[in-house]
Order: sequence, then C-alpha cells, then structure tokens
Amino acid sequence: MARHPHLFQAFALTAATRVELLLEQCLVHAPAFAVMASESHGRELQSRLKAAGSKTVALWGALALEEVAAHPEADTVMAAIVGAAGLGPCIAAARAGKRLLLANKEALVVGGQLFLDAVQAGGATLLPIDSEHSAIFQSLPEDSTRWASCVDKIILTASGGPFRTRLPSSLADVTPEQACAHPNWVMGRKISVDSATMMNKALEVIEARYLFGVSPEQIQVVIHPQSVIHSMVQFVDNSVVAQLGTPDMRGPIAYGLSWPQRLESGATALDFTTLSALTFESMDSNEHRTRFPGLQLAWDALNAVPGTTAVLNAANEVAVAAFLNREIRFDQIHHVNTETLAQVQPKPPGSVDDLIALDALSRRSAEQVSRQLAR
Ligand SMILES: NC(=O)C1=CN([C@@H]2O[C@H](COP(=O)(O)OP(=O)(O)OC[C@H]3O[C@@H](n4cnc5c(N)ncnc54)[C@H](OP(=O)(O)O)[C@@H]3O)[C@@H](O)[C@H]2O)C=CC1
Ligand SMILES: CC(=O)[C@@H](O)[C@H](O)COP(=O)(O)O
Repeated sequence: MARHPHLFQAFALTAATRVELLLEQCLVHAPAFAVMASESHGRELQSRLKAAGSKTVALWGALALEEVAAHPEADTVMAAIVGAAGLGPCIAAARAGKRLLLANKEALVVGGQLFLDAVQAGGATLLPIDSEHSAIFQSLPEDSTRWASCVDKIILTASGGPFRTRLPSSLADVTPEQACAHPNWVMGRKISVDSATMMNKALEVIEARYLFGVSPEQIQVVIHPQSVIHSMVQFVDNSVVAQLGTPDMRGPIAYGLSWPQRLESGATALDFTTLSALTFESMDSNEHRTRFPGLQLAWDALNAVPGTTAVLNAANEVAVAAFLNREIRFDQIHHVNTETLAQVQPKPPGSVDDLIALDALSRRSAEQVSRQLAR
C-alpha cells in the first residue's frame, strides 16, 4: 500500500457518520490525531484505533472546530461537517495555510469570494473532495494558470436522485426515507435530500464557479444515472476529458490526500466489460425542469448580488430540516427557497461576520416561511 508522501498529522472535522472511512484512512496514513464532531463517535473511533494497534489519537469536543482547523500540529484539514456551520472552521484552516480538503460544499457556497480570499491570504491549498469537483480537478491541467485560456465549459454530472423518473405531480407525497434512498451513493440525510431535489447540483454549480474560476454560463449539468462519469471538462478545441470510477468517496479522498501523487484508495476498480451502458439526459426537458425547479436557482443566485448564494444555502438548510422533521412536504422545499430569496435582499458582504449575520437573517426568514406552510 502506498503511503502518504507528506508529513501527515491530522484529519480534522470529519463526519461522525464516517467512522468506518476515517478508521480505514487512519490505518493507512497514521496521522497523529483524528477529530470527530461528537463524543460518542470519537470514543468509538478511539477504541477501534486502539484495537487495531494504531497510535493515532481520536479527539472530540476538547477544542472549538476553528482551533482544530488551525491547530499548529495539523497540516491537512478535511472539512466534512455538513452545512454553513463549516464556514468558520474552513476560514480558520485557510487563514492558517493548511492543505484544506473540502467536502463541505455549503461553506464555499456561503463564503464565495471571501473564502477564496482567505485561502490566498493564508497561502492554503484548497483541494476539492466532492466527487464531481475532484473529477473536474483531475481533468484539468495541473497548472491552474492555464485554466482560463483552455476551458470552454465544465459539465457536471447528476444522478437525478431517487425521483428521476417519478411524475413531478407525485412528489408531494414522498417521505424522508424515500428521499434519502439515493440510487448510487450512501450519504448523510441532508445531502441525500439535496440530491433528490437536485439542490445538491445547484450547490455544486456554485461550488464549481468558485473553485475553477469559470463564469456561471460555462457550467452545464447533465443527468447521468449511473454515476460512473463523475464530471467532465470540455476544452476550447471541443475535446472532453472526463474522470470515471465506481461511486466511492474513497477515490476523491485519496486523491485529495495524495495530490499531486496518487495512492491506493481501496475503491473497487471499474470493470468495463460488465458496464452495460452509460446514459445521459438533458436537463432542458420540460419534465426535468418541473421535477427539479431548484437547479436554476444556482445561476439566478450567482448572477444576483454577492451574498445571494448564502441566502439560498440558508433557506435550503432550513427547508430540508423542516422536511426531514415532517413539518413541510418535499415539494415545498423549493417554495421556502424562492420565498426566502424574495424576502432577503443582501448587501454585498465585506467580511465573514457579515456572512454569518446574513446566514442568520436568512434562516429566520426561511423558518417563518416554513412555519406558515406547516400550519
Ligand atoms: N456523504 C458523501 O458522500 C458526500 C458528502 N459531501 C459533503 O460533505 C458534508 C458532509 O456530508 P455527510 O458526511 O453526508 O453528512 P452526515 O450527515 O453524514 O455528517 C454530517 C456531520 O456533520 C456534523 N456536524 C453538523 N453540524 C455540526 C456542527 N455545527 N458542529 C460540528 N459538527 C457538525 C455532524 O456531527 P454529529 O454526528 O455529531 O451531529 C455529522 O457528523 C456535506 O457538506 C456534504 O454535502 C460531499 C460529497 C460526498
Ligand atoms: C458523492 C458525491 O460527491 C455527491 O455529490 C453525489 O455525487 C451526489 O450525486 P447527485 O447529486 O448527482 O445525485
């Protein structure tokens, strides 16, 4: 098994539901410590590390996430908590010049240019581990100064989620369990609901715009139900480079850890002799537009006043939580998002504090809209 080429001291901010994955990565990379969000998962990881003979120490709760992310003994921070709560720790890691592995797309959707400014000011290295963005990153030239002149467009693939073929009119009745049953990936509940509404793809369009410096109009979404092609880049000569693999987050995580080298990831290799078909669907059909009205909000928010993407993200977090709590219907998530966008008119944020205030204001507005629907 190839080892991590750099001094690798910490995994931070990883999702508590990812104990298995983190355990496996800790056993391969032997970091000094691994930080879990919750005490129960931290204790579980600690006892399993000990049982496996690892010297890695699991930490939980002892430090604020901002302190963990900027810890002098951590050179790599994996940002993998869910939601805007990840913004502060990501900014702390960026300012402290860490190698920042970003799964927590909401942090970039909220932070936008201010997030990128912190990365630049701190001399951090921002590496995407969202599978689509890892695929794009793997498809682009290593020298990022060449991207602007050679990229024509970025093609984000979308599975279409569990309701891709359901009649749009039948979506009012779907349950949280049905919405969380993703066809290809095992993920947390929030991102699973986002995949079902395609708000995950909307967030990813915004994420791609910031990560790769392209205009919103240079980003296209194509439905690819098999989730084998994780995304593609079309260059100015119309040549397309794609990254393929089995749907397994160990691939993008291993690439983030090892970049610019490669490591064994543990993911199963694709077997092209048994792949029956790779298919694609346009998002332009009336049926898909009706089924997934939230996707367009990405371009609307990116083309509006800076800060609008933070409003959209906050609204969506509130709406998804309300749906998961069975307070609103699945097909009302979009209403909460559009109504909140109509109610909250942001001023361009000048600081992270401005973003945090805008996030709080948007949540209050979205909660009010949700409560009205719940009556
Ligand atoms: N799952 C996947 O395959 C992928 C996920 N992502 C992104 O990664 C992020 C995590 O997703 P996923 O792992 O599925 O989500 P999960 O719901 O499985 O895990 C989310 C974790 O975030 C923690 N958390 C939430 N809020 C806070 C907070 N305020 N402070 C500390 N910890 C907090 C939770 O801790 P606790 O358990 O203690 O509540 C939980 O462990 C999301 O942004 C998602 O979009 C991106 C690509 C793929
Ligand atoms: C695993 C991952 O990175 C997710 O973003 C996943 O790709 C979601 O897929 P869809 O949103 O396309 O259903």
